[in-house]
Amino acid sequence: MQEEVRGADEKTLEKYTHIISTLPKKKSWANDQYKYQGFWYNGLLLNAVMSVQDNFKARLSNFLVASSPRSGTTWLKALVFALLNRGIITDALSSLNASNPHECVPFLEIQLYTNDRIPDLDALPPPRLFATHIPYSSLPESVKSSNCRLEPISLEEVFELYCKGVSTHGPVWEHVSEYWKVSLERPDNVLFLKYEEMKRDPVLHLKRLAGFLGRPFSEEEEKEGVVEEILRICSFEHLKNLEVNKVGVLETARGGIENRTFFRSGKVGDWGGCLTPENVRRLERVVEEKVSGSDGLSFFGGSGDQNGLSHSGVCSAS
Ligand SMILES: Nc1ncnc2c1ncn2[C@@H]1O[C@H](COP(=O)(O)OS(=O)(=O)O)[C@@H](OP(=O)(O)O)[C@H]1O
Repeated sequence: MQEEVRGADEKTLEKYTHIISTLPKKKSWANDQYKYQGFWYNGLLLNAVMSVQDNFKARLSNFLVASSPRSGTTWLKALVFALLNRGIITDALSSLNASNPHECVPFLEIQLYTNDRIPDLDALPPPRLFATHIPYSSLPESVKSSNCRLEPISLEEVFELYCKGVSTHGPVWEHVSEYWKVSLERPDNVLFLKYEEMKRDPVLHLKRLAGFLGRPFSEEEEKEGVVEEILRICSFEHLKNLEVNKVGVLETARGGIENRTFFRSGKVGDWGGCLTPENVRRLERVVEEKVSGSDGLSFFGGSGDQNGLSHSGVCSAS
């Protein structure tokens, strides 16, 4: 993707530095985290978030994959990319075979508006497809109104911070609840997907997603097996075993992230095995308590999945 880029001016950068200096701050991971509009970010990321808020203008031809970190973003990016480019399925296939899904669908705040760069995204041909981990309430107004690399830190410390909501773009329960609520209020604009449900019935949810994107499958496509082919090329096994995802590196403002880190086990509930049973119960309690006010949203149980922390990804069309 090639876009014109300009740099942020000194005055704006001073404004961001000043805002950050006034925010609540907590030590976390390698760097300080700042609480901005109710969510936690490191300073570098926060500059980019403010720049997205100031500069990104949603257009009718935009699709935005919005998700909490580690919720299934990579899979959803691959699926949306393949769906929107399936008229030229061989091109989509070769792009996904040659590039990590994060290169096919870049993050606004992690890849595009970083290092004080302001890209001219209007210059890109439609459909313009981007991604973000920014919570709903902090998205630029035009989106809402239009139709690590880390220093070593112990798992116990990370877990404590996570339970207190201090994780990048956290608290995770606020992040998910906001998108859940807006998906109920504006179902034509925001589609809410749960990782566990997509794993259980990928065909059903891929068809829902295709319909939402305005590109439902035709009878002919279904007969030709296009649904299964898209699921195959976007599957965990296929993407994980590609050369680009074994050895490639994704360049971001925080430095390079090895592509292989986006593909861990891809199994529902596997996260539970990384924690003590006591901590699994504690996290379940914390999250359930926090989302209990959100109309029918549930993270655990009800799905038949053991320890199913319901990852969720949202695709928002503006
Ligand atoms: N294609 C595909 N299909 C199914 N699952 C997949 C796929 N790609 C990645 N994964 C799993 O998604 C988890 C990572 O979440 P994210 O992609 O949101 O991570 S990130 O925020 O972009 O870093 C992480 O889950 P865990 O395995 O439970 O850690 C990945 O393994």
